[in-house]
Amino acid sequence: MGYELWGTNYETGTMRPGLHLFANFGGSIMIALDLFGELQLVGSLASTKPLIVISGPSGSGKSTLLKRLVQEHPGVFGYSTSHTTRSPRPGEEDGREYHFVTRSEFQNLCDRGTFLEWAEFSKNLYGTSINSVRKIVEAGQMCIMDIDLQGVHSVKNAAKDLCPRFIFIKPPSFEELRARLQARSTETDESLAIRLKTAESEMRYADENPGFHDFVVVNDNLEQAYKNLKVAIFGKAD
Ligand SMILES: Nc1ncnc2c1ncn2[C@@H]1O[C@H](COP(=O)(O)OP(=O)(O)OP(=O)(O)O)[C@@H](O)[C@H]1O
Repeated sequence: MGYELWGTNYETGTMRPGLHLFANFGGSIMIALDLFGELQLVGSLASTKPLIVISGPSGSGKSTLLKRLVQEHPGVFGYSTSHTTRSPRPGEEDGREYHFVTRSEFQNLCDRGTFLEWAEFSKNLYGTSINSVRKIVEAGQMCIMDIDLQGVHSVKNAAKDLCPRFIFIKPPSFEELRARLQARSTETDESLAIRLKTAESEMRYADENPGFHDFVVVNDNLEQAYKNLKVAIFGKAD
């Protein structure tokens, strides 16, 4: 079903010949050509692809699974460009890796409801703007967000029109999670303890709130977990 977007009224049939753009209620934009009083659909600028929201404890395997997914599906997924208050590193460009902003600019954007979700890490603020996600979805790509539980709550409240699909990556057990994080050798004793404490409460929240996530992918065997992730995203494993 279409509704008027620019200059013409499809419902009442008062269309002028020309190129027309319609938005449907699912969020896609269709291009229709009307030269002789007949409407013909000639293309779609964007289809309704779900916003993929991945969450899970640190060390559950989100990066491992997503890296493979993106590598094996070139062009299918788009990354949103986040805002951050951290300083650009050598080689980073404003608007490419991040939108670099000051703390007060970030606060202003936050107050204006610009962000779908935001968080503070190591004294720097990071946020995903609604527009950056919308751009990807409207270009016909799937946008993937890898965020923490607090971010998932924000997206649930703010992004219903982006058809978010919430996927929780769960480790097979807490002990295995600890072992994987230790083997990754990226953490100090202190940061490991913080990650494990947060992991415990995230896993408990998922257990106590069945249905909060649309899909729970247990990352025990990596191959099986990858297949299940593809089913959660595409509806099939191949
Ligand atoms: N199924 C698996 N079996 C064994 N090891 C795994 C499996 N999946 C991931 N790993 C390993 O576990 C470690 C943690 O995985 P990864 O870095 O992908 O987690 P993450 O959820 O992205 O963590 P973070 O949130 O801290 O970035 C990595 O060293 C990875 O190689």
